[in-house]
Amino acid sequence: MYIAIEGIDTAGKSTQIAALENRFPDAVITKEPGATELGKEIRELVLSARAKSKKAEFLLFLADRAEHLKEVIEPNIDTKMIISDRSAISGVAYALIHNEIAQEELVHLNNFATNNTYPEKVFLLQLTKEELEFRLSQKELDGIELRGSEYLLGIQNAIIKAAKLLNIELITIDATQSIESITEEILTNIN
Ligand SMILES: Nc1ncnc2c1ncn2[C@@H]1O[C@H](COP(=O)(O)OP(=O)(O)O)[C@@H](O)[C@H]1O
Ligand SMILES: Cc1cn([C@H]2C[C@H](O)[C@@H](COP(=O)(O)OP(=O)(O)O)O2)c(=O)[nH]c1=O
Repeated sequence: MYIAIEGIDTAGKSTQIAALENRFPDAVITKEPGATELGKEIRELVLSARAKSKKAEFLLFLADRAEHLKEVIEPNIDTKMIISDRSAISGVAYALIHNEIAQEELVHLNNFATNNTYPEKVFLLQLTKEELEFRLSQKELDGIELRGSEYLLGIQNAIIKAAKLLNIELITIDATQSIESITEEILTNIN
């Protein structure tokens, strides 16, 4: 089974992935961007927010996704539980709000990069504005997080739209709950 955790920055994805890793010790734990050797270099490029072109940025994430498919997903999908921090849904959601690439192209290009292999289920950790602003105030921000809370809340809505466009089952979870309650809700939905 291939599942992914989605949510804007600080929603609690890494925290939940760590909890799930304890429950599924044999699972392949992975992430986008940056799970492969090539992906680590792409991740540094994109997180520095140096790309002036939104298309260039989108294509860098897609290159990371294609490498991730070949190196991590395809070798394990038939035999292992795969749990990924982010997925193609982030790819479409972050690009949707720039409105520079047509929706059908976003879907088509992701189908190309992934050979139409997508997570079976995706969990969206949904934050309120208040909780997002509190969590951002507690950390050192990277290039994308510096775009601010309104931008990130727009992305949160775009995640829901992206899942529909990609035809992926999205399960929305209230991310302001305790860490343990969220993990239990995810486990109930997996089983
Ligand atoms: N359910 C929760 N309640 C309160 N704080 C949380 C919760 N989950 C995560 N956090 C905290 O919020 C911050 C961001 O969590 P993290 O897992 O790194 O998010 P992400 O990977 O989505 O960016 C961390 O400081 C983490 O300890
Ligand atoms: C996978 C993906 C991520 N992103 C963005 C979302 C995040 O801001 C950043 C990836 O960082 P990430 O490692 O998820 O950051 P954090 O742990 O702080 O949540 O890249 C895209 O813009 N497009 C994509 O296709």
